Amino acid sequence: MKKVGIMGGAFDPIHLGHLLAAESAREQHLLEEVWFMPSHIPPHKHRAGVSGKQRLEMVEAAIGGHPAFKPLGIELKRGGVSYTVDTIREIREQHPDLDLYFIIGADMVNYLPKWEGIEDLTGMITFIGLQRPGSFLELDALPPFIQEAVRLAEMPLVDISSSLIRSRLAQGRSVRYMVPDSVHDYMTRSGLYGIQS
Ligand SMILES: Nc1ncnc2c1ncn2[C@@H]1O[C@H](COP(=O)(O)OP(=O)(O)OP(=O)(O)O)[C@@H](O)[C@H]1O
Ligand SMILES: O=C(O)c1ccc[n+]([C@@H]2O[C@H](COP(=O)([O-])O)[C@@H](O)[C@H]2O)c1
Repeated sequence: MKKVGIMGGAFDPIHLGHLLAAESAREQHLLEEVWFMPSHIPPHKHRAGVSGKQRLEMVEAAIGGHPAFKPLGIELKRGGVSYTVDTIREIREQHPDLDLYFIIGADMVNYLPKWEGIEDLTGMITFIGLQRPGSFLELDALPPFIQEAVRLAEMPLVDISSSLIRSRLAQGRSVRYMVPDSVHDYMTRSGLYGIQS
């Protein structure tokens, strides 16, 4: 079965932490493709400030050069709150032949017990968890049925978040090299987050 990773997120904006997490998971778990999927309304945090179309276009700009990375607009198309369990059901209906992996940082691994329909989700996908500064990934603290559904991948720790980028731009500070140049160009062209070039 073809192994496909899904990297879900608000991507408000996409940054090097997301890209390195996806690439590390792809390499270490032999994923044939990784699909980058911006959420419409994230289940548990602020509504994205930038439109879904622009967040998807930044994703496309970021992953354009990678042969295994693809954008996926399924949650933006569906609208509403983007519960992963609904999305995975939809993807499995369209592609029953795929072995699906969902890539998440430590903050999200620790939050898994609170995900909508987590019992069903653990039966449909495998999670790939990565450490992230500020959140310690502790598998032992999770219920056994979730632990069994999580594999780990390693990456050089990257202390970058979308909120850090938004807050630096709001203060007129540089975010060069925290996002790919293509995303920096997109934000500058579209005047996002109050960026000054
Ligand atoms: N620096 C990072 N290292 C590892 N994983 C990350 C990193 N940044 C984000 N992720 C993971 O990527 C996924 C999507 O994250 P998201 O788009 O919400 O970005 P974020 O940087 O956490 O955003 P915000 O700062 O707005 O909360 C989540 O699973 C998150 O844990
Ligand atoms: O379905 C849920 O209950 C759920 C709860 C928290 C996060 N998620 C998904 O996990 C991914 C990363 O979440 P976030 O909030 O860090 O962007 C994104 O695809 C979210 O839709 C999903």
